[in-house]
Amino acid sequence: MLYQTPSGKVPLPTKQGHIFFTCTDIECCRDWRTTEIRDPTAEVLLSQYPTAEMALNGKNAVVTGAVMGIGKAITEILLQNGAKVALLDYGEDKVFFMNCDVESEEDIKAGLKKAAETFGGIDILCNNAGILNEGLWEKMVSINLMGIIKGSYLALEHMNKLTGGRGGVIVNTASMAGIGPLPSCPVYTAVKHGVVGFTRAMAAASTLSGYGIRFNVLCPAFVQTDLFSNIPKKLGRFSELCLETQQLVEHFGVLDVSEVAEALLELVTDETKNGQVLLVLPTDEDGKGGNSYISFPTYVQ
Ligand SMILES: NC(=O)c1ccc[n+]([C@@H]2O[C@H](COP(=O)([O-])OP(=O)(O)OC[C@H]3O[C@@H](n4cnc5c(N)ncnc54)[C@H](O)[C@@H]3O)[C@@H](O)[C@H]2O)c1
Ligand SMILES: CCCCC[C@H](O)/C=C/C=C\C=C\C=C\[C@@H](O)[C@@H](O)CCCC(=O)O
Repeated sequence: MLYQTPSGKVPLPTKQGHIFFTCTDIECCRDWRTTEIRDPTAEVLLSQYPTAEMALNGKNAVVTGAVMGIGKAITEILLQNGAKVALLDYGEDKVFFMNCDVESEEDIKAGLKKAAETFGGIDILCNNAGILNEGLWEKMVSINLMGIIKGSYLALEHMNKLTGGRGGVIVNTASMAGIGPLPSCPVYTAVKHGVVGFTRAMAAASTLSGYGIRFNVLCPAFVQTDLFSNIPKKLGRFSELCLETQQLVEHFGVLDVSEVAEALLELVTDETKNGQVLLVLPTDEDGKGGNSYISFPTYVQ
């Protein structure tokens, strides 16, 4: 189905994506499906289509580590864009909807089951829960990597088109430390590199097997959250590298959780994105930094 404009035919977005229109008045593009586009003179980037604010209407999401920080912001932006959201987190005093410790396969299974039963299926999973503590590195591996593997595998039972699911998207939260080493956090670096590799492999498996599920990974730099507080107490045997870490923070700057949530939304709504690694950096006053998709060497010709 094509929409006729004075400047030529524009394919209707069967997939969410950016559409370039030439029109004289952004208002005329507000709802292009019913508004006649008049005399084209300006290039308007219509990021997503006019109903983008409800781009996730009818979609059901599950977010782990949703009670605070990045997960809370992810939950908010998914709700703002029309999705229903199940919040999975742990800790008696922090439970909103479902108490779920991502170290427990039973907890994740119960949380996904409740979400699927409550909403009628799962379309979006954000494996976001994570901790930073080099002094408790085994726990970091268990939560930050194994929790994401468990969440992804258990979500397949609900989302995989090969087993009756309707497909969807899984976004795993890694970190910039999943792309480059944080000298003061070697195990955190290792697990975040693991999340990046796991997610890229799952994206390839999904494409080859036909799961109908997109897998993407979010790699924020430093973000102002609870995890980012009291860093000196979280470096374990590497606490002598606190100054070097602070220098990295000053080098890259600190993101607001809303910036990370906006990046997440792109990975969720853009159906062309599968196997993508999105680095999220603050944009400095010169416009440097911002978000970029990381490319990796390919060896199969
Ligand atoms: N803050 C940063 O600088 C930064 C940067 C890049 C990536 N990240 C990643 O973002 C994710 C969210 O971190 P944040 O900065 O929002 O931290 P945060 O501490 O503010 O929030 C983490 C949330 O995860 C929950 N959680 C922790 N362990 C859990 C478990 N076992 N089961 C269920 N929930 C659990 C916590 O209760 C909390 O609600 C983490 O994976 C973290 O590694 C953080
Ligand atoms: C101690 C705080 C940990 C916060 C964890 C959170 O996930 C944030 C990580 C943010 C940034 C990681 C940066 C890693 C940088 C490395 O690649 C380093 O080698 C970069 C060298 C500096 C440069 O100019 O490239």
